[in-house]
Amino acid sequence: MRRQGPSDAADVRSGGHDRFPGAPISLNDVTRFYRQGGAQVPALVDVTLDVRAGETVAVVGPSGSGKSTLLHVIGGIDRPDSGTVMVGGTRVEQLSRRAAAAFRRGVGFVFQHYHLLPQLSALDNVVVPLMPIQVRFDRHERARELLDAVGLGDRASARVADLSGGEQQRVAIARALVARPKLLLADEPTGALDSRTGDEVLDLLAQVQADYGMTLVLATHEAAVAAQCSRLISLRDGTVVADHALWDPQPDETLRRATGLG
Ligand SMILES: Nc1ncnc2c1ncn2[C@@H]1O[C@H](COP(=O)(O)OP(=O)(O)OP(=O)(O)O)[C@@H](O)[C@H]1O
Repeated sequence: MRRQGPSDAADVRSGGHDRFPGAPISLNDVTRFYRQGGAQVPALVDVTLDVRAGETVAVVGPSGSGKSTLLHVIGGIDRPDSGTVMVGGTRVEQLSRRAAAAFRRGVGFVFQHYHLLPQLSALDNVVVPLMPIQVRFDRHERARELLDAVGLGDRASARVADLSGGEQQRVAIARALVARPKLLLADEPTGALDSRTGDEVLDLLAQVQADYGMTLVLATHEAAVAAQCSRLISLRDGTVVADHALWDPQPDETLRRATGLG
């Protein structure tokens, strides 16, 4: 991702982390239907695509075009009706329920509405994904490092319910990184934020992606958000209608022409 400029967040590597090797993604003929009343609604139809390790991909398209479903299928939250989903050598769609849960622990998820536990502290929210697993490091120490990295070191003990939206999304990003994921999936990560706070969160995502090197797939309605990624995939009615590298020096204009996004 592009880094927009100086950020007030500390360098994510300041805690002594290694880079995470990004996971490649390969989808082949992926189809997912949902039942709505008596009808079958196609959310994804014959989607075939490959994402290289460490690539940053924006998934754009109108509401209902399948962006979230695509992220859910890649992240093992949802299972396709047909087709194959390979992430970093794992056949995701074939995993048992238990194996899928273990797989998901190795994926970082960032959602539009944060999905934090509001009554817990910022620190405890970041620690939560590590609770079910045995680790050989201090969970709270790692969580503190990550809160420092997202610029919230001084709010670690604050209740999430008392934090602003931008701060909550920073906590969510720290939580997404705590298991050192090879893949970060961000679904409208700035969609609930005002534009200035959204820019800061986007810059933070760019920073952590650059510092850690994981693969990033980001769903968005906003051209300016998509323009931060190195590749743009456009969905319409569950199918890929455009897929290209963003290399133009004026990507916003390119995006507007290519996708009609404002
Ligand atoms: N759990 C579900 N049950 C029934 N239908 C669903 C479900 N999830 C998604 N759909 C349908 O699948 C289609 C794709 O939805 P999806 O949420 O993936 O699109 P989207 O591009 O992410 O939309 P938005 O931008 O509004 O979030 C839509 O027609 C939606 O109504």
